[in-house]
Amino acid sequence: MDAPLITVEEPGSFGWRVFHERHPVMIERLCAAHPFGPDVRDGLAALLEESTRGVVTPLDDDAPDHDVWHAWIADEIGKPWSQTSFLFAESYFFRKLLAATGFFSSGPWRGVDPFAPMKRAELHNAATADTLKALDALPRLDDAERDAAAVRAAVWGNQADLAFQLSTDASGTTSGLVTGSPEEFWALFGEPGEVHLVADNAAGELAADLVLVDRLLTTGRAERIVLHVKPTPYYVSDATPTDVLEVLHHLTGLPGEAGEIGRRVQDSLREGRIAVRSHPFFCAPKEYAEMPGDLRAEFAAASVTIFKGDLNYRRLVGDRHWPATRPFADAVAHFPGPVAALRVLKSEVVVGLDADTVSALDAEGEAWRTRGSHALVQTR
Ligand SMILES: O=P(O)(O)OC[C@@]1(O)O[C@H](CO)[C@@H](O)[C@@H]1O
Repeated sequence: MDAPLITVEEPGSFGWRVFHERHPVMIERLCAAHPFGPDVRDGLAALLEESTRGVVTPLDDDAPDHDVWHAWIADEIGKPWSQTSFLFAESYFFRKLLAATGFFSSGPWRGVDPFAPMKRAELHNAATADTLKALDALPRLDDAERDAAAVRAAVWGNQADLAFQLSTDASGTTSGLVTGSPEEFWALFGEPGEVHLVADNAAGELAADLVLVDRLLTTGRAERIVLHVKPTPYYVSDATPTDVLEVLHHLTGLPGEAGEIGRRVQDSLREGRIAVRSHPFFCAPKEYAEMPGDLRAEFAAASVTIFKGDLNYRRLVGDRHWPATRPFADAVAHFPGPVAALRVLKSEVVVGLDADTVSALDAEGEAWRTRGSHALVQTR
């Protein structure tokens, strides 16, 4: 089955608005957050111009990931950005943005995560503090309630996405799950094995993911966890290995259950029961159907792989205008093992819904797909 790719071409479409409305705001905020000199500011302005009105040009840095990126983008060079897919355009935009800030150059900005101030502010803000304090209720819940709470925290933790917050008025509303349930999620786990979690955002979402990781380990559903994060800063708030340490440091300094969970996760890292990995493909402008053999072999050996968030979902099911009723199992037929998606809906693509749900949602207009007010749990 095939469907048209989601693109950034149509003025007013979601992808078009990301490039024409969200990215200028993001660049303004980056320039306000850092004392970038004229060279960096000019480079960022040129990137905005190129990505909204120009053609795709090659990378002009000599970063360690240059060659792998070159292979990923070779077929797109010379095309107008507006005629590339949304997935390609957005991913390549972030790779070029990182180079433009001097992340790969010799100079003061080398290795500096330009999004770090935003991620740090989110980790320490009042909403995150409230969420982490609410974990104190967990020990009073019975096992089933605690299972459900861990899944709900991981799903709705995906609302904490700083790229998304640049242009939304969703303000934390949660209308509910459009499909799936915590029970469906837990039914995927049989004999304890190696569980892989492909993380999304840092800060609050990553803290919630560690609550789920802790639940997987303490209930014996997982013998070991592999936590996959991005090798370099990406999509504003996506988690990198540094962010894992920042979140862990924050959790272990807190009183109550958040601190207990943080210390258990820290011990598991020391004992090798949790491994953190950052495969280059996690920043690729490609769908997971095209993943390289080494990553495919890892997922094939996992007892379950959990994909967090909107971008991972786009890459998992294919970023296309699928009928929303296309079965999830068909969309992930390429994936080599049991899989779960936990996602807040923040972009146009969705599959696996029943026809009545789609009609009821469509009756409110199209915004349910992108507003961040609905979520899903899907498994196969
Ligand atoms: O993967 P995440 O963090 O859940 O969401 C990423 C996101 O904010 O970025 C894209 C638009 O910029 C959309 O796919 C989505 O809304």
